[in-house]
Amino acid sequence: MTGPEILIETDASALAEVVADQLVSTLSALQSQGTTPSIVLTGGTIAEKIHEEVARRASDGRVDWSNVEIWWGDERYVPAGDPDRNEGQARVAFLDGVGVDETKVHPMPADDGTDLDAAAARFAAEVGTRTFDLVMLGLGPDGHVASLFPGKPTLAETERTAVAEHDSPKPPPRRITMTFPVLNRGREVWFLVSGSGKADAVARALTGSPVEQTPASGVHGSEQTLWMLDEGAASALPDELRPS
Ligand SMILES: O=C(O)[C@H](O)[C@@H](O)[C@H](O)[C@H](O)COP(=O)(O)O
Repeated sequence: MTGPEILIETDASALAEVVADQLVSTLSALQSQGTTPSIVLTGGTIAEKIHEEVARRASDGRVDWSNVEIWWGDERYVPAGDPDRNEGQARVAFLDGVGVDETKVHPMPADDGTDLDAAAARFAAEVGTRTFDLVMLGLGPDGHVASLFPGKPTLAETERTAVAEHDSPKPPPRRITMTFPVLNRGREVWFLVSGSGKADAVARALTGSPVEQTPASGVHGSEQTLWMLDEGAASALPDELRPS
């Protein structure tokens, strides 16, 4: 496992285009090797821009979207169809337009009245021992990734692949999240971060801040970790970490 690689683009639009291009290239290359790629999507605003850029590239035919396994790193535990769901946002932004195979799309459970912990356990069983070719993660200003938040007991989870978060500091409060053990099964992990509001969290994560304070510090790809930033998100990086 090599150290994190950092890419810096001028702004959110440029970042979204670069990430979408790299996602298409990565998936196309895996499929040309005969692999059915498995990717983990994230929620959030830069993710939304990226998804829209992916939709714009669908007509180039480089990716057979019916042959991609699609997962999410976290989900808000709200009823199906609620606009807060990461799954619904991704479907509207690109999934519904690229010809996915629904048997390969693995949304986390929606709130159907089932107990949250039971729903998380059901999803954890679906993940099982799977590994992923690519895990994409947004970053909160507090350094959270997925729905793994500073100071929470979920950061210490070493067995279960997904757990419930009952009291997210980022609304809505009830969520399901993949845990460090499974996020770190990603061959590649891409952190997708835009805006000066995230700059301190980016700098903390890349300069060894403890996981308890900056959960992003706890996630590394088994082969590669890529920080894909815009200038705002990179603005607190020590000079020595900025790509030359
Ligand atoms: O469900 C969620 O809220 C996301 O998965 C979360 O982890 C998000 O990626 C970060 O909070 C960044 O979100 P923004 O890009 O909107 O700041």
